Amino acid sequence: MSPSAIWTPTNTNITPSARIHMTLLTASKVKHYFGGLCAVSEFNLELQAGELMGIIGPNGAGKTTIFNLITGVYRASEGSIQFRGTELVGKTPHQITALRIGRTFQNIRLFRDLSVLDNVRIAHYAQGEYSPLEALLQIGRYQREERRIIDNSRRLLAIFHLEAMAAETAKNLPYGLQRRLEIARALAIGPELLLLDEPAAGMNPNEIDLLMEFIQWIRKEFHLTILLIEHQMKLVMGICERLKVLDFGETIADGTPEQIQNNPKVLEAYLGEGPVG
Ligand SMILES: Nc1ncnc2c1ncn2[C@@H]1O[C@H](COP(=O)(O)OP(=O)(O)OP(=O)(O)O)[C@@H](O)[C@H]1O
Repeated sequence: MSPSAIWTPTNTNITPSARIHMTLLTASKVKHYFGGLCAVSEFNLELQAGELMGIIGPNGAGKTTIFNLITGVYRASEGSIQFRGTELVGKTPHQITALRIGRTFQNIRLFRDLSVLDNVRIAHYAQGEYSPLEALLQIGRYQREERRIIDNSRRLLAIFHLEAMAAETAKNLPYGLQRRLEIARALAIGPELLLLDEPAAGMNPNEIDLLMEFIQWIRKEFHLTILLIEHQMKLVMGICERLKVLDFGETIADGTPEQIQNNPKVLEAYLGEGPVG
């Protein structure tokens, strides 16, 4: 399958989302320790609805830890993280998913032995709106909800060009398609905020170009606010409106891609890892 078939969405009839100036996610003075190690120090963030922001920094800078703090995998040692004014610190990952915060992982996490369709279907259950009794008896809201979930799963697979592989076992998909399936799973919950952890990992330059288009497309089509972590500077500088740069848990810079590229602190942090941009 050609790279364009991998990432080009089927429906290109895009209605641009209205830009509402509303703060969706805030982080205030967030700190996180692993034992004696301060992995994140005084992290602050204000993400506006509709924004596409990147978090960059050398290996071990604290980027994935921030995603894990937002999504409740870890509980912040100090500080506050709010989504639409709701405090996230102390909530479980399940509760945070139900608030419509979706994510992908640096190392792809799929139900490897389940089918492609079931992987997307299962991702919907964070929103389950029927009682255990209804599920047991398979009546009422359960049946309606199951129908909706299957229809929505098939719609997502069609958008992502995965419908022909719906019955295939997830682990048998090529790497690029597994990454695509992971994003489809994250979108199954109908997220307002999507966190993408190194979406371009393992991709060649051609695939990265298509991924950049794809991220911009899903942002508009699904009215998303996106926060992404990425080492691929082409992608980061090409599509992010604003960047935060971390080094050893500290935020060392915050600004537009142009400002970041010319920031001496950033260049210093990346010395030995090649130039930024
Ligand atoms: N569960 C953990 N237990 C102990 N230390 C951890 C844990 N997770 C992360 N760390 C440490 O916290 C620091 C930040 O790690 P983190 O994974 O957030 O960095 P990163 O910026 O995402 O790195 P990379 O770009 O390599 O993925 C590192 O020093 C890492 O070794």
